[in-house]
Amino acid sequence: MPSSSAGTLATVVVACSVTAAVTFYLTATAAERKVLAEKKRQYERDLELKEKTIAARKLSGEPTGEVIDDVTVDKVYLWNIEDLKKRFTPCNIENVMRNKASTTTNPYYFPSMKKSASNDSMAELSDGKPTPYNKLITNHECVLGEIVRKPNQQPYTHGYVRAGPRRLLHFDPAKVNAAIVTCGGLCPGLNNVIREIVNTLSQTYGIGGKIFGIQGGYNGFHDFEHYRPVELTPELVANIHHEGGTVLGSSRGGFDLDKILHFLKSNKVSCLFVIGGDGTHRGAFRIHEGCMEQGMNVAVAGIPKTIDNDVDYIDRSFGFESSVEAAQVAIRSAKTEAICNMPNGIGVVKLMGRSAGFLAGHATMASGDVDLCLLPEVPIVLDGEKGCLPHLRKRVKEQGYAVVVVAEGAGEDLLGVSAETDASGNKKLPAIGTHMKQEIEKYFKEKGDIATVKYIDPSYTVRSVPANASDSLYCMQLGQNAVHGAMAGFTGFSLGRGSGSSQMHVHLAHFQFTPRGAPVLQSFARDQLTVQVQESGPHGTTVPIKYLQPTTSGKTLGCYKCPAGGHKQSLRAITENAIAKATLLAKSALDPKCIMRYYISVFLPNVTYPLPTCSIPEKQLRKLHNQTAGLFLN
Ligand SMILES: Nc1ncnc2c1ncn2[C@@H]1O[C@H](COP(=O)(O)OP(=O)(O)O)[C@@H](O)[C@H]1O
Ligand SMILES: O=P(O)(O)OC[C@H]1O[C@](O)(COP(=O)(O)O)[C@@H](O)[C@@H]1O
Repeated sequence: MPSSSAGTLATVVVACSVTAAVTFYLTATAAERKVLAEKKRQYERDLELKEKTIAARKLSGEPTGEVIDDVTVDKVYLWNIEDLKKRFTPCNIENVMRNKASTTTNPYYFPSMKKSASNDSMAELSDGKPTPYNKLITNHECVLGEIVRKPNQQPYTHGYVRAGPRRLLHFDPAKVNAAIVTCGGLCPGLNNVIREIVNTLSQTYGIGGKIFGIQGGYNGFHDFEHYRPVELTPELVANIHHEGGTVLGSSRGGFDLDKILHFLKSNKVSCLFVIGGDGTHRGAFRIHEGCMEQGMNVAVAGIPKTIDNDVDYIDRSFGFESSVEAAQVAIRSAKTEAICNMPNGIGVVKLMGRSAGFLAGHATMASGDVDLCLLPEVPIVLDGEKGCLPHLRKRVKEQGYAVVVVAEGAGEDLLGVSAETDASGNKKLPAIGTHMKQEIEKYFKEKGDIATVKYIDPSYTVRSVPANASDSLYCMQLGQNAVHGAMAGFTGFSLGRGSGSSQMHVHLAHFQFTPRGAPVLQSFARDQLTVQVQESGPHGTTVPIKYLQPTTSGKTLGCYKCPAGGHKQSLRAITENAIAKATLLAKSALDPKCIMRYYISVFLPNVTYPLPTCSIPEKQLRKLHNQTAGLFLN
């Protein structure tokens, strides 16, 4: 800034301050000035004390910051991962990076150019010097599960085994054969994970055996007529990370445990890397169990893949962010179409998300352009006071157009659950996108208006894109850590990024019933909610009110005190009250463990708060929370 303008600015600032002080002096009462002066003195005393404390702590090596007495963590319960070392003899070779160089990575080389290097110089190149890791992880290092701590919360938390290289190896790298398979739907980053596993096995660990690329998902282990296993090398995978999809191909169905175990045995595979979603992980868990039953010394590692981001324990699955990004193009197009097509333009975008609305919800919030977002977790209310159609009409009246995002799994409550399934047993979804288009047009017509609705289904385009930079980095870490875990002898584990940016190992078994998005929410929202109020019990005793759904078994809605004489009427009132509370909980679909879902589920059903600008007063939020979670957590 030139000095003259700086001078002018300083003059203006001083002038304003003086004016403010004079105005305050003239308008404030003497009592107010006294209070303010005391506050200022107190603030200065506190500041001085704080500075002295910090200085003293620094001197004694104590951490700075305020000690909160009512937030404590005394115990950490570690989810153990099965360790092959306990069942089979480990090689216990010291783990160092072997740095085996790849011989060519330039995609523009002709094979003849490659050959021009002499054999000697190639050997020299690929003979890197082993170097130690700058950080090795011990098995008792962990990543804390519940990192958000509330005052007076139970003083324990779960911990997950921290991922990363271990000091001693279970498998002798010289003897390792490995296999990689990708199953289920596509997801950005699959190729990055494959590439990283291959590079880590070949270059960092310098394994002596082969890496089998199983083509076409689980089918590729046995259906050799259609899918032949390929041998993966760093040269082959050098440039695959720039492409979407999976070079190995994928499929649904085709899981045959005996044949898979036979393949692993006959090819002496000791590390199997399975990349896929919850279905794939269920399969991987069975392979792990099968190996243990048959005494096979095989490490089975899962890498969770899902653009739906519906894997429990893991903050974010790889590829999710890239898909959210890809969805922005469709939302922007929908907005342009809506603005330009008159009268009353409405752009409807359908996004993937079988039973979890994370993709639709995140894409909506990231875009800031969406007026209504419909998710699988929340039943759709079309008309009435809180209906989405009147809300949409209101938004169109206010701004001339509106944008709608609908997750493909939303609206089963409207259209019914399909009995059809795909080859993996996943149920097919009703056509909610086109249904919403028709409903919007019909509603506007009934109200004497015309709606110009443009329907956009970006469909597979959001999941077939290459991984963005952030996902690529994540895939790299996942691939490396899967190999570190397997080479150290862990088995039946999967990986993810938990609290913050730490990578963790999670036992495969946990994946069996805990996809994060739908199941819990869905069963709450869609099953007929029933609660059990026991009649028995002496007057005044506290009796829990239990949920009867299998998915919620063990959880109680709340408690009640047994009325005197077991009056039928009081019991009926308690039951009705309990059902009302349970339904409220079901509608709000509140899960205090997942803030995003909390946010989406609580806010979205109340469509008078369009998402991008939605705000709910703190007081109202607390009330909702108390009405629902408080009871649920009893
Ligand atoms: N319970 C299970 N046991 C064994 N394999 C399974 C199981 N559930 C699904 N699979 C297999 O896992 C693979 C991928 O499952 P799918 O549900 O299609 O995708 P995703 O893993 O992405 O959820 C399919 O080959 C399917 O047959
Ligand atoms: O048409 P496809 O290939 O069977 O896949 C559709 C499904 O795949 C997904 O992208 C991911 O599903 P999976 O996790 O089961 O692979 C879903 O969002 C979508 O419903």
